[in-house]
Amino acid sequence: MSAVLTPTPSSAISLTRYLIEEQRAGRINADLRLLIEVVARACKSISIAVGKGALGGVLGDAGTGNIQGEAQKKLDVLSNEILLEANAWGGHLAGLASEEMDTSHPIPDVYPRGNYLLLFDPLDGSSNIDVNISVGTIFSVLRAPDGVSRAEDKDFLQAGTEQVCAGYTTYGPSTMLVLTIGHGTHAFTLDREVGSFVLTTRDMRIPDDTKEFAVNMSNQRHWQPPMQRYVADLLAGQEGPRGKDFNMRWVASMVADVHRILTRGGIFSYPLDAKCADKGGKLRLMYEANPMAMLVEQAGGAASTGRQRMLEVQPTGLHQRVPVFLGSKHEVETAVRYHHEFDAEQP
Ligand SMILES: O=P(O)(O)OC[C@H]1O[C@](O)(COP(=O)(O)O)[C@@H](O)[C@@H]1O
Ligand SMILES: [Mg+2]
Ligand SMILES: [Mg+2]
Repeated sequence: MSAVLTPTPSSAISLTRYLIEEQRAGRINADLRLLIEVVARACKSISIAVGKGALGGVLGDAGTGNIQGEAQKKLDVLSNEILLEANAWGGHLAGLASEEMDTSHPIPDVYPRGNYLLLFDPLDGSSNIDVNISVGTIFSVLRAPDGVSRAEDKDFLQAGTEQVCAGYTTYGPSTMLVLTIGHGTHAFTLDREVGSFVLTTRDMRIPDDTKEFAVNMSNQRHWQPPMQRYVADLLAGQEGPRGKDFNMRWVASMVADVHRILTRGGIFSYPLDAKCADKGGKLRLMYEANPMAMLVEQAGGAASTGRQRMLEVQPTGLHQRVPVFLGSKHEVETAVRYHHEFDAEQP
């Protein structure tokens, strides 16, 4: 018997309807609703560009570098432009900041302004673009400080607890938008025929316990002692101190790894290692760690630097990097315990 393709039922809840209901319930205002709609629309355009692949001429290097010394892919640059153009004139922002731009982007004088700040990693998982593996967009929304209508870099330096919205889109076998406005984490799937995001999982829940971890094992020799000990114990499996066997997955696109964890649990980590110690870590606090931490906490999980709750880190720079541990609550707590035990032994 052949499988049947079922059309999206007309009773399905679109992103637009979900946001209108949240506004009616008093959980967001009209400005934030429209801001999220604009971001979602930009992500649809990025999804189309990603989907064209080699046919769209979007693969390969752009021949430029970003502020962090990383080579930019054509899709990094294109995605950044799409998000900038869509949001700059949206009327809801006092400023934008992106992983791909040196400094924050002021809204041009001729455009209307608003009270929100938008931060994004326009294309996450850049190393996977040319090999047709899932990539994504990550975003975070903050309020502009009182009286600020033209934000500068310093206005963005707010702890993750101040985020009013966070989300990501994953461009994989299907395009999904995963969103939180501080009332649970919800997943929407893009109905490509209709062109709208449809609510497919309300209230994602991350199980407290897991037997799956995600880390780039090739960095093992560069890790610090608590991480060495933590992963050694995971690998020891049933016979080791953890008393159970663990499985490992590493897509190398944070969006895809975090999406798996939101779907079936696990722990994701990008710890401090000797290669990135001078920078403070590999992943970016404002564009990657904080939005993912909010999404994960809203789904019942935990997120930490290994020594501090991620959302309580006070940022000191727009492009600040941090070590990251996030996912199933008990597993993150265990990883954090290894760090505290190590610190306590130090003279
Ligand atoms: O190549 P590595 O060391 O495995 O790092 C992979 C990590 O780097 C990232 O690709 C960094 O993000 P960008 O692609 O936005 O720079 C994460 O998505 C991913 O988790
Ligand atoms: Mg990234
Ligand atoms: Mg990126």
